[in-house]
Amino acid sequence: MKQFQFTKMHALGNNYIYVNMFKEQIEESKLPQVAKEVSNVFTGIGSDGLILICPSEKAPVKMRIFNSDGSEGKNCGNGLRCVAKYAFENKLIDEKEFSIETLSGLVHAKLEVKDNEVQRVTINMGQPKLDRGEIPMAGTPDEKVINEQLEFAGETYYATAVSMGNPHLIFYVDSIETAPVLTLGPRVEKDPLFPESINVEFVEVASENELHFRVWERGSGVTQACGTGACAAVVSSVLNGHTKRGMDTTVHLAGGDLLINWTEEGNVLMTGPAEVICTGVYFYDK
Ligand SMILES: N[C@H](CCC[C@H](N)C(=O)O)C(=O)O
Repeated sequence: MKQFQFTKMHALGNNYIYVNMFKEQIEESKLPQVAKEVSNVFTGIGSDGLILICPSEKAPVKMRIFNSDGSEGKNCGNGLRCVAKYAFENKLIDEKEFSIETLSGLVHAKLEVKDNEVQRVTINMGQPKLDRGEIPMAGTPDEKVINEQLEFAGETYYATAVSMGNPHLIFYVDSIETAPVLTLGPRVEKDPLFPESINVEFVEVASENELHFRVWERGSGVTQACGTGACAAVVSSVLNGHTKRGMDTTVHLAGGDLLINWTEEGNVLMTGPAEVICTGVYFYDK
């Protein structure tokens, strides 16, 4: 039987099992299975997935994220805020501004610290990608998908595709309460249009700087919040003329609010909380 120390953290209810790979070892080939097992609320710990905090040659730390179905994601906004908090509070770094490596490149974290505790984190998530070839999505590679007519399960919808290093498809709804998260979400997630599958977001525009938001995540299903999804929703809303570039936009997710700004310079800034729930030891390979 093997074991590792873990820290369970959440950001607006989007919760993951975090493992400090500076100290722990988990066999690479076992990671998808371990991610599935720890995520299981009945036989594991219960979470939206597994996040590894790893050494890096390009930054003080590297983040790897695995969804609850064992698939490896390429970015995780809520995860990045928790990784930044963990790294500072566990003395992997003693700066309040630093880079974090992800599978989609480097991002930059800025911590708000009080009494040596991280209260809030701003992540510069970099520039969104909009071409079909970058999402990735079938069709002409350098074509953008903004309020495009698409067909899913025999029905016609209008949607916008944005990559924040991971793929997102955004639908606008009149009322977030009745958004078809559980019906349309899974249908779109695995549609052959998306060679790497896709995260699916539903947005109700409240004002020119306020959105309501729900998500069906690739590989995890419904989560309380999705940081990269909220960033993608703000980029999509600017492109569709609902919100303004360079303006702080409040995104109301099921688990709470994020402040997102797609700046004039082109980067997307995401600000929000990160919390520690508990620590423990997980036993596997029983
Ligand atoms: N919850 C995460 C997104 C996970 C993305 C993952 N579902 C994938 O892209 O496969 C966030 O806060 O950005």
